[in-house]
Amino acid sequence: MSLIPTLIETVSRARTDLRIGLPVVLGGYLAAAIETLSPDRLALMRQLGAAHLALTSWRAGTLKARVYDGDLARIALPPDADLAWLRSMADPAGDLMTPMKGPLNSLRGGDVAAHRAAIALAKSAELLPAVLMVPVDSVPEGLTRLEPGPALEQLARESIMAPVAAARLPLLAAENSKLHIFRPDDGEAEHYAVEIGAPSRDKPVLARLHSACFTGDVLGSLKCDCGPQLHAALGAMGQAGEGVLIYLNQEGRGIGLANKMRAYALQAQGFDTVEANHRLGFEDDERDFRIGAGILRRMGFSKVRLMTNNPRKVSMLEGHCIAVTERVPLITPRNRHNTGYLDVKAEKSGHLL
Ligand SMILES: Nc1nc2c(ncn2[C@@H]2O[C@H](COP(=O)(O)OP(=O)(O)OP(=O)(O)O)[C@@H](O)[C@H]2O)c(=O)[nH]1
Ligand SMILES: [Zn+2]
Repeated sequence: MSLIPTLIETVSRARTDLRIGLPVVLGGYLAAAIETLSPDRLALMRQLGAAHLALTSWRAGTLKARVYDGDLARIALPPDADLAWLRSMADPAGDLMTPMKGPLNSLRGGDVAAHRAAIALAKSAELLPAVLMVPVDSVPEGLTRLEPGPALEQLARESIMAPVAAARLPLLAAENSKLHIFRPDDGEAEHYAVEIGAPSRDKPVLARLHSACFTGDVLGSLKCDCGPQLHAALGAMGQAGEGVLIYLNQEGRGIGLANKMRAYALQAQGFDTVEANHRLGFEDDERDFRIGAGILRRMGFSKVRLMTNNPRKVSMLEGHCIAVTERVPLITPRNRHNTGYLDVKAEKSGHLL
C-alpha cells in the first residue's frame, strides 16, 4: 500500500474536480464540465488547443447536430463561442426560445475514449453531460490525471457496499425497525436499509427497492407516486411484521435533484418525463440497479418478494444473485398531476400499472 491515490480514489477526486469547476486530464485532453466552468478557465483552456464540446447523442439529437460517434458527438467550437453559448448547448432550458445555435460542425474520426470517459464522469458528478475538451501536449501542474480506458472501467464497475452503522429506529409503520447505513467504496452516495422486524434469511423477505425522491418522499409532491409508494411499502411491512426497504440515493432516476428540477422545468414546457431526460442529454433511467442487489446480499438476503411495478427491477435482481419469488404490485392513487406521468411510465418504461 502506498500513499499515492489508487484508480478508484483518483476517479473520486476527478468527480469532485468537475463539480467545483476544475478541469481534469483524461488521456491527451483537458476536460471541464460546462455547467461549472468559469469564464477565466474557459479563456485559459482555449489558449491551449482546439477546444470542442462533447455531448451525448441525446443532446446532440435535440440540437440537430450530426452524431458520428455512436453514443456521443463532438462539436467544434465556433470562433466566437463564449460561455453563454456553451451553456445554451449544455442546458435545454432555453431551447424553445433560441432553437438555432448553429450551424453546428460535428467532428468525426479518431479516438473518443476520453470524451466518453468525460461524459461518464460528468454524469457521475450529477452535472449536465456536456464537457469542454481541449487536446493538449503538456498539462498544467496539479490537475487530476486519468487514462480514459481505466476511468471508464472504474465508473462502470459495481460499487462494493460496506455497513457503516445501524441502530433501532421506531417508525410509525413499525415500532420494531432498524436503520442500516451502507457506504460504497468509490466515494459515491451512501444508501440505507430499513429492516422491519427480524426477517429470516432463509425465506423470501418482503422487500422494496426505493429510489430517492426528495420531492415526493419528503415534500409530498403530487407529480409522482413515490411518497405514497414509500409509505405503502413500509405500511405493508409493518402489517406483515417484517420486511426490508432499501432506500437508494438515486434521486431523479440517477440524474440528481438539480437535473430532475431541470427536467420538471422542461415538463412544464410540455415534454414528458422521458423526453425531458433525453433533452438534457440523459438516458431515461440512469440508475445503477446493482446497488440494491449488493445491499440485500450484504445483509444476508437471497430471496425476495419484491414490491414493485417495474419489471426491470425484477430482472436486474435475478441477474445479480437475488431470487424474486414473487412480484407484489404497488399501486397508489392517481391524481390530476401524476396521471400523465404514470401513463408514460406504463407506455415508455414498461411499468405494470
Ligand atoms: N428524471 C426524473 N426522475 C423522476 C421523475 N419523477 C420521478 N422521478 C424519480 O424516479 C424515481 C422513482 O422511480 P419510478 O420509476 O417511479 O419507480 P421505480 O422505482 O422504477 O418502479 P416502482 O418500483 O414500480 O416504483 C425516483 O428516483 C424519483 O426521484 C421525473 O419526472 N424525471
Ligand atoms: Zn417521485
